[in-house]
Amino acid sequence: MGAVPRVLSVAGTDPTGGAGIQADLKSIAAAGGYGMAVVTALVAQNTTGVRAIHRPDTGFLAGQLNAVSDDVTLDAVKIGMLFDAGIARTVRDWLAATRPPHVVLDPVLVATSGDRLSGDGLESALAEVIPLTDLVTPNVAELGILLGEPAAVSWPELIGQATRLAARHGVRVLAKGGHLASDDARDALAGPGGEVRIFSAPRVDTVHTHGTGCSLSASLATHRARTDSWEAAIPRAKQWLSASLAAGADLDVGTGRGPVSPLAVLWDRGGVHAPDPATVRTTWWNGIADLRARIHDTAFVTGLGQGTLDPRAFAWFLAQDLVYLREFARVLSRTAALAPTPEEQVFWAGCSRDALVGETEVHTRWIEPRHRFTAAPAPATTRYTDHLLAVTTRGDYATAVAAVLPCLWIYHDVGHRLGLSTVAGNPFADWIRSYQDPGVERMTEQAIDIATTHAASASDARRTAMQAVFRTSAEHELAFFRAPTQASAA
Ligand SMILES: Nc1ncnc2c1ncn2[C@@H]1O[C@H](COP(=O)(O)OP(=O)(O)OP(=O)(O)O)[C@@H](O)[C@H]1O
Ligand SMILES: Cc1ncc(COP(=O)(O)O)c(N)n1
Repeated sequence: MGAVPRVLSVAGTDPTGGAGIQADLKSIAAAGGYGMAVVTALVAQNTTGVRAIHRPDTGFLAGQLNAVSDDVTLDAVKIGMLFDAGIARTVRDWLAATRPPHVVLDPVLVATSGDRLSGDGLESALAEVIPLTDLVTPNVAELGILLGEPAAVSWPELIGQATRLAARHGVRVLAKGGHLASDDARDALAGPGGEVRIFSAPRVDTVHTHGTGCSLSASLATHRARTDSWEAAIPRAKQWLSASLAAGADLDVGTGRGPVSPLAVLWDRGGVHAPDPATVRTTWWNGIADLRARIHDTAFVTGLGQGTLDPRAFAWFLAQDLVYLREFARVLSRTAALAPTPEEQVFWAGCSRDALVGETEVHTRWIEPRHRFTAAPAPATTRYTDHLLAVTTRGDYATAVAAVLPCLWIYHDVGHRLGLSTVAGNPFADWIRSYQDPGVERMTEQAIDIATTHAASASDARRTAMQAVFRTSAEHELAFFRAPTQASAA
């Protein structure tokens, strides 16, 4: 076999793309295989049910099968809907003549919608196909029908039936437990010698399961060609299926039981759904709406706006702010050192300078020089600066940028909101005005632009990490705004 397994699906169609060969081709691709498809029957169906089935003659089916196997070396085969005895026997004869490796049979009898997908004599003809396959994947109902027994209603019954079918035909049987009550998505693999192994994956709470069985069997065939055992292939296929079921919620296909999303895992990895910077901006800002509301409601911020803040709390805040700004300037210098471009390096270095020079100048109007930078850092100050130093020490520019952003953005926002509501004669008016400085606004906008541009082009995992760090910094902002009034009340 080459690097990419060549996997053939022999199955019926689903024009809405959720089941049958359409699902199989996507599932084979998602598992890293090259998919091919031979159509057994054309099904007029959608997510709500089956309307009609057109059965091409079996001579043409044999023609399709031979066209593939005469030309292409097959690494695995998945067999789905065989519809009736004539089709099943044509496939049986082709299997007997070509003996492809790793054949998975999904004995499709009924669709998720409850509609029958089998015609005359299929059940008995399937018994002739099964011995030519390696793995059969019946659901609870199909397993019962294949054995001529009532469907299992418990795990011990299902395992017993899987073991009996495996022994009867000398194949492996993966009895799918999707329709049995359990907290996980559990299937039982029974070998012809009576050995049983249980495989579990996360169960997804969803109604959108159209094509689950088809997708699993196609994925299994592909993974089997890429690994050395069914035991290795099954967990891979099941993990992927759980993720694809979960991602099915993002699809809006049909009004019935919608399809799983076989390629969602690849879209995530390839950044297909990466947001643009504007979307990141809105998402991050909305993601701290609760914290921003609490900041605006702190006794410190409302007291500043109304001019009623205890001057001792304000003095305490200024002293802590200076201590904070000195550390913040160090953090910004480290961020500058990590910047990938000279422009961004200069920007953060400028921010660092501003934090110490510009801001300190504002503070000097309120604090005598000998009291500047002398306060012992309060716990909220230390916790905030420790967090920022820790993030920048990791050496990752994108998370460093996300961590420093709330300080600029929230302060600017607080100043802006206070400016709108400040009462005449407010003793803190000068201070509030300093936050509405156009230079501060420009700097904030540029920092937002840098952070959201990096986030937009980052992987999902990295973007999530950036947002988490951004929120943690915003939590420290809240604690910092709460501290002055807590300290002066104590
Ligand atoms: N809600 C779920 N979350 C995760 N995995 C599931 C869920 N439901 C079923 N599965 C898994 O999907 C595969 C198909 O199982 P199921 O028993 O539903 O087969 P099926 O009846 O052939 O499929 P379908 O429901 O599409 O007709 C099994 O591996 C099963 O464990
Ligand atoms: C052509 C075809 N094959 C199989 C199924 C079963 O689908 P499901 O996986 O939802 O049971 C289907 N609906 N259509």
